[in-house]
Amino acid sequence: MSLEQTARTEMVRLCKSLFDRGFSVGTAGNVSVRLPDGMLMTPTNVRLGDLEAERISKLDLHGNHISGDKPTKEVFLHQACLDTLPEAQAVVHLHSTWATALSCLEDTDPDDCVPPLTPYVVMRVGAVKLLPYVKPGDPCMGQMIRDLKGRYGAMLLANHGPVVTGRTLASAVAAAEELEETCKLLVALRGLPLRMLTSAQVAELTATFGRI
Ligand SMILES: O=C(O)[C@@H](O)C(=O)COP(=O)(O)O
Ligand SMILES: [Zn+2]
Repeated sequence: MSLEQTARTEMVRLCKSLFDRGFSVGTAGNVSVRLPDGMLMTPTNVRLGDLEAERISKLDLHGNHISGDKPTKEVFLHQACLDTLPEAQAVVHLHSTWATALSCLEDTDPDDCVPPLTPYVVMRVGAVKLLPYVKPGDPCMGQMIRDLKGRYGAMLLANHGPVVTGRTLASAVAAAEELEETCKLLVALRGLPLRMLTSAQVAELTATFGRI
């Protein structure tokens, strides 16, 4: 099977897995995968559980739509992530409940909106940037992500939901799942005195594992 065909098959499988387990409902969310000659993106207004491999949108390296159904309205967001994070091969955007809940809270630190609560969120997700609200599909979001210059592999879009990148689609999906569970803990524990990992503990994890 060609690399592109394998990527299409993997997108169908993992998007269905996210949908079947409730990480995406309705037609919320979108996913992209880097190819040597462009990008695959989920079509707009499609349920992640209903993707068809041959209808997945293909864009060239400049972001022009070249085949498949009309791409997600978040083309600019996906392209900006892939352009500024050369090691990222895939991007997952969801409206998963707890990460979206955290994205609506007033008093989160925009530069570290998912603090290091557990080792696995440090290893899988790393620091998370909160980006200001713009309407879905606004090209401004692409520019805001470009302005981060690749410093964050994961972001929360205020009042909207998470965006997570990964070295493979499977690792981007695993990171999106870990982020969701951590946001659930953070919301559940809100108001209680919290013990976060120290910066020395975070540094030890980063030195030992990097971002897996
Ligand atoms: O929130 C939105 O409208 C988009 O970010 C989204 O999640 C689904 O849009 P499409 O991928 O264009 O269906
Ligand atoms: Zn969205």
